[in-house]
Amino acid sequence: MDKTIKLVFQDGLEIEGKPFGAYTSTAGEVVFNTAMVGYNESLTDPSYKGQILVMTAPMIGNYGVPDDKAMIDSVEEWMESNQIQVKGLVISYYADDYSHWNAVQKLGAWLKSQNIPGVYGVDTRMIAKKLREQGSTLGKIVADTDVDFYNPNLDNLVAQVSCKEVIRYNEGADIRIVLVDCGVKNNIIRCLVSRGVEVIRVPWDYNYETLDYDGLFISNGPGDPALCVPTINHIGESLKGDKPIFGICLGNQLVSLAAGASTYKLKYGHRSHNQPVQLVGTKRCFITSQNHGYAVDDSKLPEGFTTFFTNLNDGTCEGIRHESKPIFTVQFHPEAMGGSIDTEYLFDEFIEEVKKYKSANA
Ligand SMILES: NC(=O)CC[C@H](N)C(=O)O
Repeated sequence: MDKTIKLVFQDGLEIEGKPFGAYTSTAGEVVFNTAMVGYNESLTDPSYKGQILVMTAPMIGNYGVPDDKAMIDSVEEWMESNQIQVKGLVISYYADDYSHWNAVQKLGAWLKSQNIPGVYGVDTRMIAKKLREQGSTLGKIVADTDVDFYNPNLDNLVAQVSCKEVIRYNEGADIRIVLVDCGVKNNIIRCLVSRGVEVIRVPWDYNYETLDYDGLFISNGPGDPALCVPTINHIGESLKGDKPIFGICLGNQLVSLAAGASTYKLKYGHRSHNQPVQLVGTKRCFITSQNHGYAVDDSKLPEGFTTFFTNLNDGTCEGIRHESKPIFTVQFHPEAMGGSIDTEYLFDEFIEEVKKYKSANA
Protein backbone atom coordinates (compact mmCIF):
# COMPACT_ATOMS: atom_id res chain seq x y z
CA MET A 1 0.00 0.00 0.00
CA ASP A 2 1.21 3.53 -0.77
CA LYS A 3 2.42 5.49 2.27
CA THR A 4 0.36 8.43 3.48
CA ILE A 5 1.33 11.48 5.52
CA LYS A 6 -0.87 13.85 7.55
CA LEU A 7 -1.03 17.58 8.11
CA VAL A 8 -2.43 18.06 11.63
CA PHE A 9 -3.64 21.43 12.96
CA GLN A 10 -3.75 22.53 16.58
CA ASP A 11 -7.56 22.64 16.44
CA GLY A 12 -7.61 18.92 15.66
CA LEU A 13 -8.22 19.06 11.90
CA GLU A 14 -6.25 16.32 10.13
CA ILE A 15 -5.71 16.31 6.37
CA GLU A 16 -4.28 13.23 4.74
CA GLY A 17 -1.94 13.61 1.79
CA LYS A 18 0.79 11.82 -0.10
CA PRO A 19 4.44 12.11 0.94
CA PHE A 20 7.32 13.45 -1.10
CA GLY A 21 10.74 14.61 0.07
CA ALA A 22 11.83 13.06 3.38
CA TYR A 23 9.36 10.68 5.05
CA THR A 24 9.67 12.22 8.50
CA SER A 25 7.53 14.10 11.03
CA THR A 26 7.93 17.76 11.94
CA ALA A 27 6.11 20.66 13.64
CA GLY A 28 5.96 24.46 13.32
CA GLU A 29 3.71 27.39 12.45
CA VAL A 30 1.60 26.81 9.34
CA VAL A 31 1.64 29.75 6.90
CA PHE A 32 0.43 30.08 3.32
CA ASN A 33 2.00 31.76 0.31
CA THR A 34 -0.07 32.51 -2.80
CA ALA A 35 2.82 33.25 -5.19
CA MET A 36 2.71 31.50 -8.55
CA VAL A 37 6.50 31.13 -8.84
CA GLY A 38 9.62 31.12 -6.70
CA TYR A 39 9.46 27.93 -4.64
CA ASN A 40 13.26 27.56 -4.61
CA GLU A 41 13.70 31.13 -3.36
CA SER A 42 10.93 30.80 -0.76
CA LEU A 43 12.19 27.47 0.58
CA THR A 44 15.67 28.95 1.18
CA ASP A 45 14.42 32.30 2.61
CA PRO A 46 15.65 32.32 6.27
CA SER A 47 12.52 34.29 7.28
CA TYR A 48 10.58 31.00 6.93
CA LYS A 49 12.63 29.33 9.69
CA GLY A 50 10.34 27.27 11.94
CA GLN A 51 7.40 27.41 9.54
CA ILE A 52 5.49 24.79 7.56
CA LEU A 53 4.87 26.43 4.19
CA VAL A 54 1.64 25.84 2.27
CA MET A 55 1.96 27.02 -1.33
CA THR A 56 -1.38 27.53 -3.08
CA ALA A 57 -0.03 27.59 -6.66
CA PRO A 58 -1.74 24.57 -8.25
CA MET A 59 1.45 22.91 -9.51
CA ILE A 60 4.83 22.92 -7.76
CA GLY A 61 8.05 21.26 -8.88
CA ASN A 62 7.57 21.59 -12.64
CA TYR A 63 10.69 23.69 -13.19
CA GLY A 64 12.88 21.61 -10.87
CA VAL A 65 15.69 22.81 -8.64
CA PRO A 66 18.91 24.52 -9.78
CA ASP A 67 22.35 23.72 -8.36
CA ASP A 68 22.12 24.79 -4.70
CA LYS A 69 25.93 24.69 -4.30
CA ALA A 70 26.76 26.97 -7.26
CA MET A 71 28.30 30.23 -6.00
CA ILE A 72 28.79 33.67 -7.54
CA ASP A 73 30.78 36.30 -5.60
CA SER A 74 30.59 34.16 -2.42
CA VAL A 75 26.79 33.80 -2.34
CA GLU A 76 24.68 30.92 -3.66
CA GLU A 77 23.94 31.65 -7.31
CA TRP A 78 20.31 30.48 -7.33
CA MET A 79 19.23 30.23 -3.72
CA GLU A 80 18.45 32.78 -1.01
CA SER A 81 20.61 31.02 1.60
CA ASN A 82 22.73 27.90 1.95
CA GLN A 83 19.94 25.52 2.98
CA ILE A 84 16.20 24.82 2.93
CA GLN A 85 14.79 26.85 5.81
CA VAL A 86 11.13 25.74 6.02
CA LYS A 87 10.24 22.83 8.31
CA GLY A 88 7.97 21.27 5.72
CA LEU A 89 6.21 21.97 2.43
CA VAL A 90 2.52 21.40 1.64
CA ILE A 91 1.26 21.62 -1.96
CA SER A 92 -1.55 20.50 -4.20
CA TYR A 93 -0.09 18.87 -7.32
CA TYR A 94 3.56 17.76 -7.24
CA ALA A 95 5.28 17.65 -10.63
CA ASP A 96 7.99 15.02 -10.27
CA ASP A 97 8.98 15.53 -13.91
CA TYR A 98 10.64 18.88 -14.40
CA SER A 99 11.89 20.93 -17.28
CA HIS A 100 13.99 24.08 -17.03
CA TRP A 101 17.35 25.15 -18.43
CA ASN A 102 19.03 25.52 -15.03
CA ALA A 103 17.40 22.62 -13.17
CA VAL A 104 19.63 19.80 -11.96
CA GLN A 105 17.28 17.84 -9.70
CA LYS A 106 13.70 17.14 -8.66
CA LEU A 107 12.12 19.15 -5.86
CA GLY A 108 11.33 15.91 -3.96
CA ALA A 109 14.96 14.75 -4.15
CA TRP A 110 16.23 18.10 -2.90
CA LEU A 111 13.81 18.11 0.07
CA LYS A 112 14.84 14.55 0.86
CA SER A 113 18.56 15.40 0.74
CA GLN A 114 17.96 17.95 3.52
CA ASN A 115 15.53 15.76 5.50
CA ILE A 116 12.54 18.07 4.89
CA PRO A 117 9.11 16.42 4.50
CA GLY A 118 6.64 17.36 1.79
CA VAL A 119 2.90 16.68 1.57
CA TYR A 120 1.05 16.78 -1.75
CA GLY A 121 -2.41 15.95 -2.99
CA VAL A 122 -4.19 18.20 -0.50
CA ASP A 123 -6.56 21.13 -1.06
CA THR A 124 -4.17 24.01 -0.35
CA ARG A 125 -6.79 26.65 -1.15
CA MET A 126 -9.04 25.24 1.55
CA ILE A 127 -6.09 25.50 3.99
CA ALA A 128 -5.45 29.12 2.91
CA LYS A 129 -9.12 29.96 3.53
CA LYS A 130 -9.01 28.27 6.93
CA LEU A 131 -5.90 30.24 7.96
CA ARG A 132 -7.42 33.49 6.68
CA GLU A 133 -10.53 32.91 8.79
CA GLN A 134 -8.93 31.54 11.94
CA GLY A 135 -5.51 33.18 11.75
CA SER A 136 -2.07 31.56 11.71
CA THR A 137 -1.92 28.38 13.74
CA LEU A 138 0.55 25.75 14.80
CA GLY A 139 0.58 22.48 12.93
CA LYS A 140 2.55 19.35 12.29
CA ILE A 141 3.34 16.96 9.51
CA VAL A 142 3.02 13.42 10.80
CA ALA A 143 4.71 10.60 8.86
CA ASP A 144 5.58 7.47 10.86
CA THR A 145 5.82 8.94 14.38
CA ASP A 146 3.82 11.64 16.16
CA VAL A 147 5.59 14.80 17.36
CA ASP A 148 4.58 17.67 19.69
CA PHE A 149 3.34 20.98 18.40
CA TYR A 150 6.10 23.61 18.28
CA ASN A 151 5.76 27.40 18.40
CA PRO A 152 8.79 28.92 16.63
CA ASN A 153 7.79 32.46 17.64
CA LEU A 154 8.93 31.78 21.22
CA ASP A 155 12.48 30.95 20.07
CA ASN A 156 15.38 33.19 19.07
CA LEU A 157 15.35 32.05 15.42
CA VAL A 158 17.46 35.01 14.31
CA ALA A 159 20.45 33.67 16.27
CA GLN A 160 20.02 30.34 14.43
CA VAL A 161 20.11 31.82 10.91
CA SER A 162 22.49 34.78 11.33
CA CYS A 163 26.13 34.45 10.21
CA LYS A 164 28.53 33.60 13.03
CA GLU A 165 31.36 35.93 12.02
CA VAL A 166 31.98 39.08 9.98
CA ILE A 167 32.01 38.46 6.21
CA ARG A 168 33.16 41.13 3.72
CA TYR A 169 32.03 41.40 0.09
CA ASN A 170 33.61 43.71 -2.50
CA GLU A 171 36.34 44.58 -0.03
CA GLY A 172 38.15 47.85 -0.70
CA ALA A 173 35.25 49.71 -2.36
CA ASP A 174 34.87 53.41 -1.51
CA ILE A 175 31.53 53.13 0.26
CA ARG A 176 31.16 50.71 3.18
CA ILE A 177 27.77 49.40 4.26
CA VAL A 178 27.29 47.43 7.48
CA LEU A 179 24.67 44.76 6.88
CA VAL A 180 23.23 43.39 10.13
CA ASP A 181 22.45 39.77 9.26
CA CYS A 182 19.26 38.68 11.02
CA GLY A 183 18.77 35.98 8.35
CA VAL A 184 19.54 37.93 5.22
CA LYS A 185 18.30 36.82 1.82
CA ASN A 186 21.14 36.54 -0.68
CA ASN A 187 19.49 38.90 -3.12
CA ILE A 188 19.89 41.75 -0.64
CA ILE A 189 23.65 41.11 -0.70
CA ARG A 190 23.54 40.90 -4.52
CA CYS A 191 21.57 44.17 -4.74
CA LEU A 192 24.11 46.00 -2.55
CA VAL A 193 27.26 44.47 -4.07
CA SER A 194 26.07 45.14 -7.65
CA ARG A 195 25.89 48.83 -6.74
CA GLY A 196 29.63 48.85 -6.16
CA VAL A 197 29.76 49.15 -2.37
CA GLU A 198 31.64 47.08 0.18
CA VAL A 199 29.25 45.05 2.31
CA ILE A 200 30.37 44.19 5.84
CA ARG A 201 27.96 41.46 6.94
CA VAL A 202 27.88 41.15 10.72
CA PRO A 203 26.07 38.77 13.11
CA TRP A 204 22.69 39.93 14.48
CA ASP A 205 24.07 40.92 17.91
CA TYR A 206 27.41 42.37 16.75
CA ASN A 207 28.45 45.81 18.02
CA TYR A 208 29.14 47.30 14.56
CA GLU A 209 29.96 50.75 15.99
CA THR A 210 33.53 49.45 16.34
CA LEU A 211 33.72 49.34 12.50
CA ASP A 212 34.49 52.09 10.01
CA TYR A 213 31.38 52.39 7.80
CA ASP A 214 29.17 54.88 5.95
CA GLY A 215 25.67 53.40 5.94
CA LEU A 216 23.66 50.84 7.91
CA PHE A 217 21.41 48.14 6.51
CA ILE A 218 19.18 45.89 8.68
CA SER A 219 18.07 42.64 7.04
CA ASN A 220 14.94 40.52 6.94
CA GLY A 221 14.72 37.55 9.30
CA PRO A 222 12.46 35.03 11.06
CA GLY A 223 10.30 35.15 14.15
CA ASP A 224 9.01 37.78 16.53
CA PRO A 225 10.95 41.06 16.13
CA ALA A 226 10.54 41.91 19.84
CA LEU A 227 12.93 39.04 20.71
CA CYS A 228 15.86 40.71 18.92
CA VAL A 229 16.83 42.84 21.91
CA PRO A 230 20.61 43.28 21.27
CA THR A 231 19.94 44.36 17.65
CA ILE A 232 17.23 46.80 18.75
CA ASN A 233 19.63 48.31 21.30
CA HIS A 234 22.41 48.74 18.73
CA ILE A 235 20.01 50.34 16.24
CA GLY A 236 18.78 52.65 19.01
CA GLU A 237 22.34 53.99 19.33
CA SER A 238 22.65 54.39 15.54
CA LEU A 239 19.40 56.37 15.37
CA LYS A 240 21.09 59.08 17.45
CA GLY A 241 23.65 59.61 14.66
CA ASP A 242 23.34 60.86 11.08
CA LYS A 243 24.40 57.86 9.01
CA PRO A 244 21.83 56.66 6.47
CA ILE A 245 19.83 53.60 7.57
CA PHE A 246 17.77 51.25 5.38
CA GLY A 247 15.90 48.20 6.65
CA ILE A 248 13.82 45.50 4.99
CA CYS A 249 11.02 43.44 6.59
CA LEU A 250 12.37 42.36 10.00
CA GLY A 251 14.78 45.29 9.52
CA ASN A 252 11.78 47.63 9.24
CA GLN A 253 10.31 46.18 12.43
CA LEU A 254 13.60 46.43 14.37
CA VAL A 255 14.26 50.04 13.35
CA SER A 256 10.67 50.88 14.33
CA LEU A 257 11.04 49.19 17.72
CA ALA A 258 14.37 50.93 18.30
CA ALA A 259 12.73 54.28 17.50
CA GLY A 260 10.00 53.59 20.07
CA ALA A 261 7.15 52.21 17.93
CA SER A 262 5.49 48.86 18.60
CA THR A 263 4.87 45.73 16.54
CA TYR A 264 2.04 43.20 16.59
CA LYS A 265 1.21 39.87 14.96
CA LEU A 266 -1.03 40.02 11.90
CA LYS A 267 -3.89 37.56 11.71
CA TYR A 268 -2.32 35.53 8.90
CA GLY A 269 0.43 37.72 7.41
CA HIS A 270 1.31 38.69 3.85
CA ARG A 271 3.05 36.09 1.72
CA SER A 272 2.90 36.54 -2.05
CA HIS A 273 4.46 38.45 -4.91
CA ASN A 274 1.52 40.71 -5.71
CA GLN A 275 0.99 42.85 -2.61
CA PRO A 276 0.01 46.42 -3.61
CA VAL A 277 1.55 49.23 -1.57
CA GLN A 278 0.98 52.98 -1.84
CA LEU A 279 3.75 55.52 -1.42
CA VAL A 280 2.21 57.80 1.22
CA GLY A 281 1.54 61.32 -0.04
CA THR A 282 1.28 60.18 -3.67
CA LYS A 283 -1.10 58.13 -5.78
CA ARG A 284 1.73 55.77 -6.77
CA CYS A 285 1.15 52.06 -6.23
CA PHE A 286 3.90 49.45 -6.42
CA ILE A 287 3.48 45.70 -6.60
CA THR A 288 5.70 44.03 -4.02
CA SER A 289 6.98 40.68 -2.85
CA GLN A 290 6.23 39.94 0.80
CA ASN A 291 6.78 37.37 3.51
CA HIS A 292 5.91 38.48 7.01
CA GLY A 293 3.63 37.69 9.93
CA TYR A 294 4.26 40.78 12.11
CA ALA A 295 3.69 44.46 11.36
CA VAL A 296 4.53 47.89 12.76
CA ASP A 297 1.71 49.79 14.44
CA ASP A 298 1.85 53.19 12.72
CA SER A 299 -1.14 54.62 14.57
CA LYS A 300 1.36 56.05 17.05
CA LEU A 301 4.78 56.47 15.48
CA PRO A 302 7.52 58.15 17.51
CA GLU A 303 8.29 61.83 17.02
CA GLY A 304 10.12 62.50 13.74
CA PHE A 305 8.86 59.40 11.91
CA THR A 306 6.02 59.04 9.39
CA THR A 307 4.48 56.18 7.45
CA PHE A 308 6.40 55.52 4.21
CA PHE A 309 4.15 53.00 2.42
CA THR A 310 0.70 51.57 3.18
CA ASN A 311 -0.69 48.19 2.11
CA LEU A 312 -3.63 48.74 -0.24
CA ASN A 313 -5.29 45.43 0.67
CA ASP A 314 -5.59 45.93 4.43
CA GLY A 315 -4.22 49.40 5.20
CA THR A 316 -1.33 48.12 7.35
CA CYS A 317 2.00 49.91 7.63
CA GLU A 318 4.50 48.97 4.89
CA GLY A 319 7.41 51.05 6.11
CA ILE A 320 8.42 54.17 7.99
CA ARG A 321 10.76 57.05 7.29
CA HIS A 322 12.35 59.83 9.24
CA GLU A 323 11.17 63.33 8.42
CA SER A 324 14.63 64.91 8.30
CA LYS A 325 17.31 62.18 8.44
CA PRO A 326 18.12 59.63 5.68
CA ILE A 327 16.42 56.77 7.53
CA PHE A 328 13.78 54.67 5.77
CA THR A 329 12.59 51.10 6.07
CA VAL A 330 10.07 48.90 4.25
CA GLN A 331 7.99 45.90 5.26
CA PHE A 332 8.06 44.43 1.73
CA HIS A 333 11.02 43.04 -0.23
CA PRO A 334 12.53 45.49 -2.77
CA GLU A 335 15.11 42.78 -3.57
CA ALA A 336 12.19 40.52 -4.58
CA MET A 337 13.46 36.99 -5.42
CA GLY A 338 11.08 35.81 -6.46
CA GLY A 339 8.75 38.60 -7.21
CA SER A 340 8.27 41.97 -8.74
CA ILE A 341 11.19 44.38 -8.89
CA ASP A 342 9.06 47.58 -8.85
CA THR A 343 10.78 48.88 -5.70
CA GLU A 344 14.41 47.88 -6.30
CA TYR A 345 15.05 51.61 -6.87
CA LEU A 346 15.06 51.96 -3.05
CA PHE A 347 18.57 50.45 -3.03
CA ASP A 348 19.68 53.24 -5.41
CA GLU A 349 18.12 55.87 -3.16
CA PHE A 350 19.85 54.38 -0.13
CA ILE A 351 23.28 54.30 -1.82
CA GLU A 352 22.77 57.90 -3.04
CA GLU A 353 22.08 58.97 0.56
CA VAL A 354 25.19 57.13 1.76
CA LYS A 355 27.32 58.86 -0.91
CA LYS A 356 25.90 62.24 0.13
CA TYR A 357 26.65 61.49 3.77
CA LYS A 358 30.17 60.39 2.94
CA SER A 359 31.04 63.45 0.87
CA ALA A 360 29.52 65.79 3.47
CA ASN A 361 31.64 64.14 6.16
CA ALA A 362 34.87 63.67 4.15
N1 LIG B 1 10.70 38.44 5.99
C1 LIG B 1 10.88 38.94 7.20
O1 LIG B 1 11.87 39.61 7.49
C2 LIG B 1 9.85 38.60 8.25
C3 LIG B 1 9.93 39.42 9.50
C4 LIG B 1 9.20 38.80 10.69
N2 LIG B 1 9.80 37.56 11.05
C5 LIG B 1 7.74 38.62 10.37
O2 LIG B 1 7.29 37.51 10.17
O3 LIG B 1 7.00 39.59 10.30
